[in-house]
Amino acid sequence: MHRIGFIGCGNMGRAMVQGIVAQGLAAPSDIVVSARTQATLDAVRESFGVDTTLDNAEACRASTVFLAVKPQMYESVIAEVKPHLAENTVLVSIAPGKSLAWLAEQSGVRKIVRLMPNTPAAVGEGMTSVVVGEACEQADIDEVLAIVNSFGKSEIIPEHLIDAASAAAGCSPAFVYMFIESMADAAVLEGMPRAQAYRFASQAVLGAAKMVQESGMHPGALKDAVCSPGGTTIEGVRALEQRGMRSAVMEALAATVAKAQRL
Ligand SMILES: NC(=O)C1=CN([C@@H]2O[C@H](COP(=O)(O)OP(=O)(O)OC[C@H]3O[C@@H](n4cnc5c(N)ncnc54)[C@H](O)[C@@H]3O)[C@@H](O)[C@H]2O)C=CC1
Ligand SMILES: O=C(O)[C@@H]1CCC=N1
Repeated sequence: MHRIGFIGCGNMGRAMVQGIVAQGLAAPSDIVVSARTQATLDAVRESFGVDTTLDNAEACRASTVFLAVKPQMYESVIAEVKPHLAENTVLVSIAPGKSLAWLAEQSGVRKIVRLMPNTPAAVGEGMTSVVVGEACEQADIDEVLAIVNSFGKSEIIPEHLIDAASAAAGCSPAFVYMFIESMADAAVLEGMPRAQAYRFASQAVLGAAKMVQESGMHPGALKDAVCSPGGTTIEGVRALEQRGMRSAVMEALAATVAKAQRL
């Protein structure tokens, strides 16, 4: 594995660095992270032992450079590092709304990859969509896939699907955390200690996700199998449908897509 650079190391950059280091894909000394504040860098160095710098140009001395700043910062950060990006660098964007064409025009870099990772990368259970720019060679693609597969699963997709992928996997962990939090609140309401309620709710979500992935059954059929006739679960299904659960979830994901298109 060649040297990997990260410009910015907030929630998502940190999750990826944590995943890469935990899986042993790259030695910490082969990862260089830049950020705006020394406090961020101190925390990253302390946690993962990687190289850190306040100079974004330093993070460009790598074969693969991740831009892990907010989309609103992309234009100014790319302009700043443009003179320091080598001819053969693979520039990796993780921002919604910034197209391959826009990134190429701003950076002058030929080899560009768009990713949409998610924060479960921190525990090796990420889901990353990968959009490969035309100029990338197979070795570049292999290197990026090795990185993202070190912290979870990935799929190469066409660029027009990236907002859908971002909604379904990039943003959705936030909604799942809200679901877990609200289920735990309900258990607390019934008297269960809070820490225990999080254990029950989160393991149920983990198990249900595995059932979808491993049983080969339709999610609706899996739901039906939980609803005993005249039982308790179907009462809960009715309550969720009365409150428009599926519509609420679809609207939430559609809102993320609409925002990505405005960025
Ligand atoms: N948080 C998430 O779950 C996901 C985030 N993303 C993308 O990741 C990118 C970063 O998002 P977050 O980590 O959530 O944001 P964040 O605000 O937690 O992190 C941003 C980082 O950029 C650094 N930064 C700001 N200005 C800088 C500059 N001029 N030079 C160098 N570093 C600078 C900050 O110090 C911070 O470490 C965004 O483009 C976001 O769309 C993508 C998928 C999931
Ligand atoms: O909220 C955001 O814009 C980023 C992109 C996907 C998840 N977090």
